[in-house]
Amino acid sequence: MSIESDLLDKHQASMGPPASSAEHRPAGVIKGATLNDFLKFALLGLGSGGAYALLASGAVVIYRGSGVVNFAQGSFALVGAYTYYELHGRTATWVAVAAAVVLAAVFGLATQELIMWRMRASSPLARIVATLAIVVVISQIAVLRFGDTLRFVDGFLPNGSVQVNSAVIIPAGGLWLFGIAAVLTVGLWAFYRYSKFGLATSAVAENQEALACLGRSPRSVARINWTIGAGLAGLAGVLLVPITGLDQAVVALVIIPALSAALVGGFVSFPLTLLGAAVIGILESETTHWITSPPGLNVAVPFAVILFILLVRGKALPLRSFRADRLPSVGSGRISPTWVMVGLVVTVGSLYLFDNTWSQAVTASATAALIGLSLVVVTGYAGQISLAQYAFAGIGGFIASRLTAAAGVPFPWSIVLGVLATVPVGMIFALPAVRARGVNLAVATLGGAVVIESVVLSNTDWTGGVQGTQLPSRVLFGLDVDYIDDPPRYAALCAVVVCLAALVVANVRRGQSGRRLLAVRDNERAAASLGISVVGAKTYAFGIGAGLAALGGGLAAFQFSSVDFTTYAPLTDVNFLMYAVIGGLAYNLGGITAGFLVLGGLVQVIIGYFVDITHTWDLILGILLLIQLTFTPDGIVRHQIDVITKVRRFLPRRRRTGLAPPLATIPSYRTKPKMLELRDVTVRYGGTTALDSVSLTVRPGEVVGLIGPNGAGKTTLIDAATGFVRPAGGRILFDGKPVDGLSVQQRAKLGLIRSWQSLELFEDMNVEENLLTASESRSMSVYLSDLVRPRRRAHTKAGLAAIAQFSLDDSLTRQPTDLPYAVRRLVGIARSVAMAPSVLLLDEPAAGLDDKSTGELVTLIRQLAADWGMGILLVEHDVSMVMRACDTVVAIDFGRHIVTGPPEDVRSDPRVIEAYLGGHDLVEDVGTVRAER
Ligand SMILES: Nc1ncnc2c1ncn2[C@@H]1O[C@H](COP(=O)(O)OP(=O)(O)OP(=O)(O)O)[C@@H](O)[C@H]1O
Repeated sequence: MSIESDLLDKHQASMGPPASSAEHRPAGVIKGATLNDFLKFALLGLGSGGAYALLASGAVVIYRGSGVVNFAQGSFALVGAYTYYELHGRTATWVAVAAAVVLAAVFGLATQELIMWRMRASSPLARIVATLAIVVVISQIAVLRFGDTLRFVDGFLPNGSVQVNSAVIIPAGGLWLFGIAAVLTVGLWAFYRYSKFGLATSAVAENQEALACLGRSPRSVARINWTIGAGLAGLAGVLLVPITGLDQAVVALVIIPALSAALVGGFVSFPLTLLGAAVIGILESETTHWITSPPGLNVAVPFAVILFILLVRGKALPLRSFRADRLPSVGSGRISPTWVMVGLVVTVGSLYLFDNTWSQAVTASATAALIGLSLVVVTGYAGQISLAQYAFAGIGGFIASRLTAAAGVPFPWSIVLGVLATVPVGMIFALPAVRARGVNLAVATLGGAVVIESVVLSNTDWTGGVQGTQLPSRVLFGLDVDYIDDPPRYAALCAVVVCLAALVVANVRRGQSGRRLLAVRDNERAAASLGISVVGAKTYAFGIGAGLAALGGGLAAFQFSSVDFTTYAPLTDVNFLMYAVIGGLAYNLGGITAGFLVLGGLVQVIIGYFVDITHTWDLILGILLLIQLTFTPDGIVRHQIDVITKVRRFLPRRRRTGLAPPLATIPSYRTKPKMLELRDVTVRYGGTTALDSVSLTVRPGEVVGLIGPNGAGKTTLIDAATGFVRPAGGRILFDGKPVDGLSVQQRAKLGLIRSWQSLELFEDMNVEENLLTASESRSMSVYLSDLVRPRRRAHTKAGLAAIAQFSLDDSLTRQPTDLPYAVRRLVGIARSVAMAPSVLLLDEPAAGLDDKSTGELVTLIRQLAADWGMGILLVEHDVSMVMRACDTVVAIDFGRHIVTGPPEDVRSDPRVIEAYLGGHDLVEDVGTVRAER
């Protein structure tokens, strides 16, 4: 069923018939369209636009006050709508409306106090999942209390119609709704701009200490904003359901257009949010009327808006200020073949011991486990929040079953083809991921899932009519594996497929591809600076994820002789993320556990032998998830691993060592000699000129220091040289050739590598994996070969030399977070050195180091230049270090070049002294000169 088309159909039904009925026009053709028709449907769309605006403004309020993107706004609207529905007619209308708003607001307040406040240190992913769990909980309570049927609700806005011109008359209700939204938007805008509380809300995002000066705590600010935001959602629910009818699935999913509108306003601006909501409402209305084939295409409107916004506003790489989310901890991908065999034998054996209910549970769990594993790859390993995996399963099942039913392709080849055809669909979903991350991506993928489910899977013209797609008997290599004939046999087949898929996922994790995915998940900028294609890694993850989900969908479809794809309801995507998070999102076993947890899966069936909780299953899981998120956000598998690790401490163990052999002497390594030249490079950020026509040369074997006070433009120069910012003018030559047009990755592959002021280590990998990630080849073929057999990990010659040079042998198997700060700094530089750069740009490598460590670093830098032949650009505030380490020093200030010369000359140059200390003698301050300007 198409949620939004359903919404608009009812909207239009309640507001009078359209001038020319869509049914009488040939499919997909605009005929006899007049300007008046366009005007009429635009005005009709304003009604739903108004409701979206109210919901979206509530979401903006909550985001501004607490930084949480609330997917449960639609559910709060549901609370308001049901309250109004219960009270309307029994009490005065205004009391019903007020009660609806207040109850929704109470839900918002409770969400903040009981859940979000406890999760304030959790990752945005965990917080998104919490709001999704609230969606599940509220929807399930609504189903238990009110059932699943559509209810009609009387409105209270004035009836009647408005004559727009001589040809256009429209019902007044929608215009009233939009008017209310517009007035509230102005009110919200003024309140948050001019009131003390509005100021405090803005301060929460900027600076929590400043907030204390305003006499407010972040908690009280968040509390009030959650209350206001949820109250607005409650009001939206009350105003919306007289138009749409009251159906929990429809109302909960209004969140997609609402969040799309909030995205238009950047989750900050109320007027832009209103504008976005109006545009979405209008476009939906026009699409519903003018484009009739395929039906339900109006749901694509919010998705198109999201894509457009992400395309225009998104960034291929995050900005310098972007802090990557801390995502759930990751499994090692190690698998014990013995345990896999034992698990498989026990599962298959059990199929022949118990009745068919058990076989059905194993089949349901196995097919769902494949979707769980797909989430492990996409969200667990690659860090891309996807709410479309269940939709991919639907597409896989759809293609496979249609190939069999319509083209006679036999089982299992139809499933194989279904998987292969879904992989590119998944890769297309990586497009928003290329320019969006975190919560924006979650909104985009859920929007995409709704489009797949509404436009393709609910289209009976394509899915075999109301009967669904009829499938012949299943035979595999001459063996009857038809579920109807022999349920245990089909279940056993599914279990074997899950084991194979789990091996593939484990291979990915242990292989080069897994390290690339984790690098991208941990830090896109650092990954790109090492030459890893961020786009390639994301596309790969979405492709593999879609393939795994399609495999699950295909096997689920072929379980029965008739397939109905309307079961692929968008909210089930949310349930799947919930199961996977409970299991452990980045653990192979977590993905499989997700399969056990589905409704009709093993866990529910086992419990069902004792007590029937079928109807409350998802509600119970939703509540359990909320509890889990506030205590163990990494899932139950992580919890079990922790317990096993504790037990193992008491058992004798082999000490794990790194791959690098102990090296008595440092192996010599010479990098390819290349020269970096910046000629008159200018960089502007809007109105700020960060670099103004600066020139500089770094020759092979030379250490060039770049000094300047805070904000002088030093990091910007490194960003420009390595491709993180595009200069407004000038040239950048590497090895005599211009590299201005090359991407970060391309420059890195040529040997132009940087290190980071803030380290940017891949915290989910140990030191050895950090170094391997840097030095491994960038070949694309490993993406395929790793699926079958991950390549043996081996350090390159440069990698081994870097380990020895930085004395990291003993730290290889340790996590970066376990290391002392000075060693972490060395790992950051060694990682860049392992790539054997011709020119290395070091951004404040001595920041935070004591004198002794700084001295050692100077020696290392000199050795890299002398022994490795590297050209080095050293950006550093510690002037004494620069003087000791560099052959040449370049000083800049306010983005402008001051002087270039030998260290002693630059140190005593009056212009440099003036820039640093306003005339104070720099020579006297040879210690750490940290100029504060
Ligand atoms: N993304 C950005 N948008 C707007 N302005 C920016 C951005 N990045 C840097 N700037 C501005 O550009 C100027 C140069 O900044 P940059 O960080 O390159 O200086 P720096 O010399 O590295 O400073 P520091 O020593 O403090 O790291 C500063 O005025 C800074 O505020």
